[in-house]
Amino acid sequence: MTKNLLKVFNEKWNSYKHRFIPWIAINLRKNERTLRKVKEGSQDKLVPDEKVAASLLKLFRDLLKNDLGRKQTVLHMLPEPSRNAYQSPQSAVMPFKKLSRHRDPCELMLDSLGFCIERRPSSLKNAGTGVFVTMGMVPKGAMVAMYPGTVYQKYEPIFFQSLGNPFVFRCIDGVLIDGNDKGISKIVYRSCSGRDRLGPFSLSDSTWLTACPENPLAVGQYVNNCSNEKAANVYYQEFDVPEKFPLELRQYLPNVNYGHNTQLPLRCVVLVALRDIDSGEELFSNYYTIIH
Ligand SMILES: C[S@@+](CC[C@H](N)C(=O)[O-])C[C@H]1O[C@@H](n2cnc3c(N)ncnc32)[C@H](O)[C@@H]1O
Repeated sequence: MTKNLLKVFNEKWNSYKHRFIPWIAINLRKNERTLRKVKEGSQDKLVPDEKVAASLLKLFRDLLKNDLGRKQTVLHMLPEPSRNAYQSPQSAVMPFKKLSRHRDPCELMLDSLGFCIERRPSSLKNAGTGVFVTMGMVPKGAMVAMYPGTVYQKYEPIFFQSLGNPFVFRCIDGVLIDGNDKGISKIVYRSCSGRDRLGPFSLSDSTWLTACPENPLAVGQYVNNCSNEKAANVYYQEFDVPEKFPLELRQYLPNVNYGHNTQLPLRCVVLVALRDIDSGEELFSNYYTIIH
């Protein structure tokens, strides 16, 4: 009898794939209506990877063009056709200083993607910081944010980093992403990011660990959970960076592998809009996913 009960409990627990580890145990019963269910073996993707890649490439190219003054060393290492894609004939001969026109990333994001997101105090009581659309409008199906952090494969050690850490995100396939911008998590990210370079090319962005991320999408770890009153307006989708992703744009990717010799593509997680989201609205995701 006890054995049977244990078996049933085990099966139920194993089929339950929560997105955030410490959050579930306390809040599951309060929030049954906000569970998201996906079919076994499904990749849980509502928009194709090509669409995600196209938005990332557009924003990252605009970010690089906006920062030519500081990125000259990297640009000079590129083959001429790639270099020309970022600079106009005049900018190629302009003095270094005159190129640094550096626009505000939020303003640039508005021009590039049609909206801007920022961290603000949440509209929910006692929910800390949240993420808001502060300008423009996010159309349904658009990528609206990225979940930054260190990527751990299932077999890699994360015990100390995960203690009391509400930012450990679990992908559908069990890969974990630690998006905490403080303490040991921050040290680990910085160290892995500094390690993984290709000559002058940085392969990941560390500025999401500060108050002013260079890539303004990289605040997805601050998106709060939906509730019975506030329905989810975004959902998480895994995105593996394709091999052909341009080397010079990888510096804006806010993820890095914990293991240094992994042959696997870099795992990113993006948040995609479930409906049109207007300026002034807070983003809410769903922390619970049941695989059935
Ligand atoms: C991934 S973090 C989100 C960012 C968090 N709001 C912050 O300021 O650090 C998850 C934590 O946010 C809080 N949180 C998320 N959704 C919430 C909600 N609907 N109501 C209350 N607190 C929430 C919980 O403390 C949870 O452990």
